[in-house]
Amino acid sequence: MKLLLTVLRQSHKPAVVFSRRRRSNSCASSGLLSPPDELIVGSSPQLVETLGSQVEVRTGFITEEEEAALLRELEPGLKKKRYEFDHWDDAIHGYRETERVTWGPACEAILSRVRSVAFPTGSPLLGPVHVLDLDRTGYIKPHIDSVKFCGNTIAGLSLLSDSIMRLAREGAPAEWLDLLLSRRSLYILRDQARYDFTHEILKDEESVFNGHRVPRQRRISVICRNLPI
Ligand SMILES: O=C(O)CCC(=O)C(=O)O
Ligand SMILES: [Fe+2]
Ligand SMILES: [Mn+2]
Repeated sequence: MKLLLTVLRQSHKPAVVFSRRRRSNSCASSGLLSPPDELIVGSSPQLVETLGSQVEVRTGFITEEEEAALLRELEPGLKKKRYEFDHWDDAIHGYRETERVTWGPACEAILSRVRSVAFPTGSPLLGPVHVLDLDRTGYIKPHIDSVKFCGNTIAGLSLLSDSIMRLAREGAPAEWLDLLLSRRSLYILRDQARYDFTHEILKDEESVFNGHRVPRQRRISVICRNLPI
């Protein structure tokens, strides 16, 4: 399982030091974007506009009770594992992870809601749901999920913490988008946003969204993917 999860990611070294990036011309004024403007900012209004249709952030997608139900089901298994910090070449630092195929009824209902909003009906899905537990000091480096194992859509629930997901165009990281992933939100990356842009989860020290500090706590993500066609 570990091996499979490792090949799901193709790690890329960050091409720039993000804190040195100019971040002044952020935010789009268009009311046509699918995510509310304040959840997504980018290096240019054009990029926010063009990529906006392929990136969704739905705040409050699950309730506190649903978050608690997911945690009750996931915590016992996660607690048996140790966070991994020491592999310098991993895409993820300070994490433990698992996969789950069968869920109790409450969680299954949540996941079927995720699937129904994220994937077209009939799209073949990756059976196991991926669960990633990031320590408070953990973070995910820029990478693109394996095109061999995953299809055009990635949908993830964020539990326990707010965080910032940064997308950067592969080979041209001056073109970037930041997504504010609030606790209990759902994000969806599709098509270009999934294939042509790296994604990452910022570490606590760098977790600033549009000038606002977003403290990073321990964060668990529950990620559904479809299969390549
Ligand atoms: O934690 C997340 O929401 C994203 C995880 C991720 O990028 C991955 O496992 O490939
Ligand atoms: Fe990923
Ligand atoms: Mn490793």
